[in-house]
Amino acid sequence: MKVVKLGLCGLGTVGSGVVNIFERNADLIRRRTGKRVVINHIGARSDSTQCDVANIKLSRDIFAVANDDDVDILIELIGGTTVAKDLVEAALKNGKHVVTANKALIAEHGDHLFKLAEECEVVLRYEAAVAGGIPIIKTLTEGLSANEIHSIVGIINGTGNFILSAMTNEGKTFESALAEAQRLGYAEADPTFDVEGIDAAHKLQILASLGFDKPFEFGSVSTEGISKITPADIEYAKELGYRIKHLGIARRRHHGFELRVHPALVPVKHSLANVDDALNAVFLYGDAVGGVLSVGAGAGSEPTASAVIADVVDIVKAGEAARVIRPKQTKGKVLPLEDAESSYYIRFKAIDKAGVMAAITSAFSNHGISLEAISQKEKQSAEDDQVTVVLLTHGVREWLFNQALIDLKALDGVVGDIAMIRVETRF
Ligand SMILES: NC(=O)C1=CN([C@@H]2O[C@H](COP(=O)(O)OP(=O)(O)OC[C@H]3O[C@@H](n4cnc5c(N)ncnc54)[C@H](O)[C@@H]3O)[C@@H](O)[C@H]2O)C=CC1
Ligand SMILES: N[C@@H](CC=O)C(=O)O
Ligand code: NA
Repeated sequence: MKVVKLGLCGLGTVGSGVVNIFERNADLIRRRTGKRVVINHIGARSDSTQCDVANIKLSRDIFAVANDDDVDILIELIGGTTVAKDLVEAALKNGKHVVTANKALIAEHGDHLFKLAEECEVVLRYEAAVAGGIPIIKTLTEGLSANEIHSIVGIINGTGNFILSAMTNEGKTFESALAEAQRLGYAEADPTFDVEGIDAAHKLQILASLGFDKPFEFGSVSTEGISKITPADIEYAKELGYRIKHLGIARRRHHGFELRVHPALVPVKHSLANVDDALNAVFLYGDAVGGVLSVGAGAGSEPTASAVIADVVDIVKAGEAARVIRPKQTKGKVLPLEDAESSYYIRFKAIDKAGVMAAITSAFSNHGISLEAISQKEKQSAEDDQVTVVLLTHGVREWLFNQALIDLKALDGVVGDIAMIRVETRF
């Protein structure tokens, strides 16, 4: 029986999960692949307290792994887009298959790396890069391969979902929930990627490229994070029958594609509204199958390592016949955000005097926008001359909504900033 030798670079949250699963499920993996698969060489800056690597060759220089003739498949789990890119390139050029969980790397340099892998006649796989342990890339590219994909809507950042869930269900502060997500190993090395939506944008770009078979470029996703969501918004959304979720939305329209990541009010009865903690969920709509919802752990050590090892198993089983999964068609046109249609939630302060509410509603009706709900919240004190106003529009194109927003801001009775969150009801 041939032995397949793995090189593992990066021994952090996901890397130690890979070691632990291999230790525990070695026999099962051997049965399923028909081969003995062993971690032969690890590249890590420091030892891990999360796994036992006593019997494995260890190098402080990760490039020693990429240059090791005794490594067939290199697993890249160091993160980032600089050294990781050099490492993956070196491994591919040395004839090694590569498995990575690095969405930033695939989103920024996927096109180049896929081509390089094909030139080098090796395989590059990245199931763990999107929605952690959920086999979403396999679902999209294999299970739904007969379908024209119409839309992809999902919760694709575990840290963001963990924070919003903790704020919604436990009244935790943003800061304490983020600290907990970091402690649990969900957050990126730089958590700005999670809370400002960059990580979700990387993942949506990958999913949309595969789902629509278009190599969308890095930066083509309109991106907004969750850092401006307040406990008040969460509460007001609840009162209106919604939960706030951070969504990635990719939609095929007849003249192009919508690609956007932002917080959204989701009706409380919709399945996505009830996906909590670090779980991810992706709702795919295909012309033949209809809707398919996949839910599971989107982050964390072993859930992510589960997807990494699934890629390894595929490569071991198929060898050279395993293909590089990548979009093959020409580039797709990304529509501007202003072209999208949605309902909108807004919150702002207004002077509490006669005529102000009428002027507010006129700012919308003048543009033909009807309101689903408008309410004045309790004042902080009787002396306060300002009230908080919360308003929900019916569906409208974003460019038209923006016109109404300009008129609203210009009103004498409206004070300070206006918080806006889109309302998503189409899945
Ligand atoms: N943590 C999670 O839940 C998930 C993480 N990912 C991705 O997996 C990758 C790894 O993530 P984590 O394990 O969470 O990160 P981590 O920060 O826990 O682990 C990365 C490890 O790589 C090491 N490292 C970085 N540069 C190195 C270098 N030049 N030489 C040697 N060692 C180096 C670090 O010291 C650290 O131990 C990232 O690309 C991340 O985006 C993907 C899905 C889920
Ligand atoms: N930081 C990411 C990790 C998985 O991709 C997340 O929170 O989703
Ligand atoms: Na996945």
